[in-house]
Amino acid sequence: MTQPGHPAAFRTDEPIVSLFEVTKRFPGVVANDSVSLDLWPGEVHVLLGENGAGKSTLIGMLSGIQTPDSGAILVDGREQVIDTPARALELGIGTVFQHAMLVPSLTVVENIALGGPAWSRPDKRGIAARMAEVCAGIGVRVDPHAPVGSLSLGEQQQVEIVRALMRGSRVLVLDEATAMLTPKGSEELGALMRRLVARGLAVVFITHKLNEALAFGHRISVLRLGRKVGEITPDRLTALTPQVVTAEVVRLMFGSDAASAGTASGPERQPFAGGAPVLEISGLAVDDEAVPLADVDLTVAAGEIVGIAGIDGNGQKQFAEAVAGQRPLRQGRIDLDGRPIAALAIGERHRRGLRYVTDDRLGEGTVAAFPVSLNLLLKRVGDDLFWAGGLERSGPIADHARRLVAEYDVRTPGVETPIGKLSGGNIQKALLARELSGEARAVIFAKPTYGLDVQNIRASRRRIREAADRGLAVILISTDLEEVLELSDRIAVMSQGRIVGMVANDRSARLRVGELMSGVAT
Ligand SMILES: Nc1ncnc2c1ncn2[C@@H]1O[C@H](COP(=O)(O)OP(=O)(O)OP(=O)(O)O)[C@@H](O)[C@H]1O
Repeated sequence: MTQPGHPAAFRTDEPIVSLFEVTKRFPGVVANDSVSLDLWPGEVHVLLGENGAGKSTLIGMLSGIQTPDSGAILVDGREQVIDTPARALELGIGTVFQHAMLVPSLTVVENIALGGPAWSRPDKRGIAARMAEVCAGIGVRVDPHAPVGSLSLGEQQQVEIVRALMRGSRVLVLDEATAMLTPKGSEELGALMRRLVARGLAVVFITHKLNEALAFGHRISVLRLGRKVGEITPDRLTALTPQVVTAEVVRLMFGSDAASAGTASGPERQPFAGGAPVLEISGLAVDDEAVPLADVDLTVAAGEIVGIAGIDGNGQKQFAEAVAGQRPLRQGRIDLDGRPIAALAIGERHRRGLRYVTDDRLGEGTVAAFPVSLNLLLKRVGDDLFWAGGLERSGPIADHARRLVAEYDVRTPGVETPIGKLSGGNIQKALLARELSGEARAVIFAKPTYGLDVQNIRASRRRIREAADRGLAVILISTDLEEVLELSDRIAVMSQGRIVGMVANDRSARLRVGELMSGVAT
């Protein structure tokens, strides 16, 4: 991929769209904190930032899905209220989401007609003709009569782009459009973006991949914890070498100066003193349509926390489920305390001390309609202590539940309350109680604080630390780099179903992990 020159021909004195000091809050978080951003004709404006940095919220405000709490959005220099997706389209702002929003059983033309303005409905031939015109103009070839389901993901995105253009979009927002594409598909989309801006459009391109940002972007803005922490202008982007730009972007995204608003708290972790290996995973491979795993090796010692950092959706979930016994392995070995467990069922792994705190608290983690008490025993159904002759022993089950509810501070009206009635924080406490109690030896936490409030985040992190301090081997999977840095002894980075690097959690860890996550270091 080559670095583009800036197509100055379309530069006017006015951006098509300007966001001015836009702020958007959700309960407990400022998702966008006074962000200003200009979208110029002729430019691919890349938005970079970790998971949770505020990118989706920002483009949600451009596309009419969210409205700002304060600040202004100007289109052609005039302030506008974009309160519905239809209004965004009227103003010439089209959005293509990561997952194509087309109906697979309908043809391309039928999809384009769907939900379009009145002119587009009855006249399929007219649409096909207009589509052919737009496609020719931007160098895209799509069969208008093909069922969308028969097209590749890249082709489906092209259809969405064509649809947006047919509706008069002058600004195209591409939300992680390359995330699901093959390298070739990404190249093609990049080339298409460049052709679009050469015709005077403005493109907003969200990606997690730095090489794409450099190859396709004319301007790069970096978001971090809701704030815009830097912008690399077209002049600088052309003047600087890719290495210098990369270093600057990584520093902006992950650097410690930019991280001063981070959530890290509590005392510095003492360097890990070393312990006997408890969980040993080697050559793990798992089939999966979205992200297959390959060659995953990981050893965790007693008392150690190994963080697994990475952009969401790079195989972390598949890994956790495979180790916990919820997915079959294609290949590989998992040993717990020196004994193989890969062939054992979930309940048996649990009994041997392997525990898994899922991020899907109300889905795979619990049964919402069951009482708290039974949820605390979900992986021990049939255990002699609590079942006799196939019947529940209600006394011991309730006693066990009361003890854990008190110990883990689960706020519930009673142990018979259906767990689905509790708040997210309390469901998480119940899950922690179930997985950390008894003879636990190794525990995998998947995004343990995701969606929790500040108090519950602290409580969960304290539990994780305590688990390691009492000698458990801990794997902490998190897309929140601050969390991984706060808690881990070593940090592995997962990308596309592989562990692409392992670093000690020392002073240089943040940047090193950032480089590995952005795909600029191996
Ligand atoms: N509807 C919502 N309700 C509550 N909080 C939200 C909502 N949408 C986003 N947030 C929070 O706002 C912050 C910014 O989230 P946002 O989705 O904009 O980030 P992002 O950069 O797009 O992340 P990702 O790369 O994971 O998509 C996060 O802390 C997120 O949890």
